Amino acid sequence: YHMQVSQQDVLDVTMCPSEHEVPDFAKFTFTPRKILPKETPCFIMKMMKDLGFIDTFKIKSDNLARFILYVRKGYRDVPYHNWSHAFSVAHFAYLALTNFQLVEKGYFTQLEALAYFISCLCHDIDHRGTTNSFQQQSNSVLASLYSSEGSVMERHHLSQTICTLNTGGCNFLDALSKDDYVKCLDLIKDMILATDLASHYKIHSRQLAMAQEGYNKALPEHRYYLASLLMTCADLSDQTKDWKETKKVAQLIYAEFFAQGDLEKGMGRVPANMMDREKASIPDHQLEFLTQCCICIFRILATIFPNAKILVEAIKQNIICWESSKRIFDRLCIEGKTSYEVLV
Ligand SMILES: COc1ccc(Cl)c(-c2nnc3c(C)nc4ccc(C(=O)NCC(C)C)cc4n23)c1
Ligand SMILES: [Mg+2]
Ligand SMILES: [Zn+2]
Repeated sequence: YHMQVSQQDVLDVTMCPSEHEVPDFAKFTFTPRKILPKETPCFIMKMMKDLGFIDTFKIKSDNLARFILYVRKGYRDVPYHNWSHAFSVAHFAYLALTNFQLVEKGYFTQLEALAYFISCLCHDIDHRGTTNSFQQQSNSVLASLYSSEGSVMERHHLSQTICTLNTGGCNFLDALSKDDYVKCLDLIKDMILATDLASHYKIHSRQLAMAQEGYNKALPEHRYYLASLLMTCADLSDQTKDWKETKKVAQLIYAEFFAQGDLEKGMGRVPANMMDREKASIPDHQLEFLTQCCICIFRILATIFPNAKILVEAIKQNIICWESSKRIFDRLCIEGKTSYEVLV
């Protein structure tokens, strides 16, 4: 189907505040969610220009603009897995590429860098705000399509990405050689599928081993583990920002989780505690997620890239904040308030 691009869309792509209006845009402390939604398409173009993609891959602006607008339209209006999540994940890719000098230092080729940035932007297209296990349980169309291979949602995000590239006037990669085009789509497939947290857990120990024995650019599996790690870090990058931001994002995530729990209850199923607004303890669950999952991933990143240490420090700060909010939460629970009211 052909979604139309409106006049307002075209304006959105051309209206970029200039450099000095957005200081610190290229710093890890910058919070991309503060960029106005209507300015985000233009910032994507700016980041891709800064990263040298436009020149290296002879990208035509109108094709790129149309692609970005279609990708934005491809995201749904759900609390967390929406366009502003996609934009913030793509912004982290920009930060990683520039601050770790991934291409300059040979960790990524320019093509891998392009695939990384585009995969981040597209990695959750058409997300419905429900988990892979919910797809199985609800016998969704996506489960019937992809459940035999696993990573149901991620396979759908990948297919939506390819479809958008094949939509008339959106293929900004059409100047690539045949080999580069095939290689790029292959990289996008690996990178988007790597955003399934379940897949991350399967390779986490090998990523840790890779970091400890020393990253070897010549090893294809090291390159794959690094690309996967960088995808997961980008997907979780909200957790490396200040407490105000982290707390706001947690509310969005639990709004999605609790909505899924309500759906599951409506289907006569018992939702997991973290999806059940009556049972969830947000601070406890977040402390578990940050200490057992998030901080481990960013520690591996910091082993390979020393200047990623500030990201680990930021997560430590957020852990401290969750611990203090847990104390308040526990006291309020004694007074009979639910977790949700506490967070709000
Ligand atoms: C990298 O891929 C994803 C995919 C989806 C999500 Cl929501 C996230 C994500 N991004 N930020 C967070 C935060 C702050 N807490 C989380 C707590 C639990 C879970 C989770 O998925 N637990 C497994 C269960 C659903 C089977 C995910 C969380 N998360 C990352
Ligand atoms: Mg995802
Ligand atoms: Zn995501």
